[in-house]
Amino acid sequence: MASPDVIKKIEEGYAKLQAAKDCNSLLKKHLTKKVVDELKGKKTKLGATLLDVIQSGVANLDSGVGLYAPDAESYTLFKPLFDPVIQEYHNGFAPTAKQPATDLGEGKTSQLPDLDPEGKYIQSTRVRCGRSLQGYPFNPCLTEANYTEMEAKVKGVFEQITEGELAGSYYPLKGMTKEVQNQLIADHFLFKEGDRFLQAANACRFWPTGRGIFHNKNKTFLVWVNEEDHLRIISMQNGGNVGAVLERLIKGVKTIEAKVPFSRDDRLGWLTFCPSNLGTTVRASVHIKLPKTSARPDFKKICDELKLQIRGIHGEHSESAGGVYDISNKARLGLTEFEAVKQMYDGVKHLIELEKKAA
Ligand SMILES: Nc1ncnc2c1ncn2[C@@H]1O[C@H](COP(=O)(O)OP(=O)(O)OP(=O)(O)O)[C@@H](O)[C@H]1O
Repeated sequence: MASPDVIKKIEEGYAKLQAAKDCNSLLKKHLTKKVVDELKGKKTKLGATLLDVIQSGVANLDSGVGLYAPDAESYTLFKPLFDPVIQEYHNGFAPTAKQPATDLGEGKTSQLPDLDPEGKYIQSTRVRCGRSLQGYPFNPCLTEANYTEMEAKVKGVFEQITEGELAGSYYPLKGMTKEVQNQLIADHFLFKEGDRFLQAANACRFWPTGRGIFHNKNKTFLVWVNEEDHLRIISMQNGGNVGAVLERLIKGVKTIEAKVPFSRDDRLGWLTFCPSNLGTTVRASVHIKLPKTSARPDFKKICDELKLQIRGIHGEHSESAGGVYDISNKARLGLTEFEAVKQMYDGVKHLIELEKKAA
């Protein structure tokens, strides 16, 4: 059972969300009194409570989603809260729905030719996916020793990637100079530090222990270690050649997967810390300039209808700069990896057509 102190904090969190008129998070919408009463006393085997699930969204009233799973069991134990959030975020993925089998798009990348061969709109393309190492919970339940052990484990895997385009080096955050770290962040290669949403979710403990980045020489294949998820596997390059970016990601995922087992749930697919990333865990994005289309008052609506998400130039919770937007697939659950990338591909293709027509 959760302690009386934790239960009190959950009730206070609920009251705070209800009183916050400007809060539009999925957490606020789906954390009803009934759900609170049903779940406030529960605890997972690793000791996670509803407070661990909701605390980031309670601290950050401007959250879009607002909840995280401290461990895999939370998705089941706190189902009455997670299920409606998952359903609303992932295009209606029902509590009875099941994630399809993995299809990264092997042999199909030629269906994704360069979206912008003349280089007029797209600055760069990136496809990332998340993975959790089997046998470890997510950030709030990890010990300092877990972080060190996990880092050593994946470092060992990186050291075996010695040939071809993927070969590179691992750079732990511990010992990295601020100058190098800030440059990697500014160039869109490395995760930010001090993310208030993750901090409030208790995801940044023992920082920078166990955190780091692997990348190849050209910084086109990268792996983030122990930021939001255990691993974030990333492929990126300048221009709009989505097929080439996906091809490299497939190669990378398969190489790593062959050496280390990941947690997958029969219903929810690949497991991640944030419910918005479940399933494929794929976010395929372009950095794109669409001056005419993005100035339209209905730009967000157009993107919503195309199942696209708009972010700023420095990622989630950042603003656009110089008219450049980060446009990606929104849903990651209830479709295959290839379909998630294709959703971004088709949507961005349509946006470019609109831009051309407006010229
Ligand atoms: N198409 C792209 N080209 C270049 N950089 C990109 C592209 N898409 C995203 N990035 C960069 O990747 C970094 C991480 O972005 P962001 O945190 O929004 O996304 P994410 O890695 O998908 O994770 P999350 O959704 O958990 O935040 C940022 O620096 C962002 O600018």
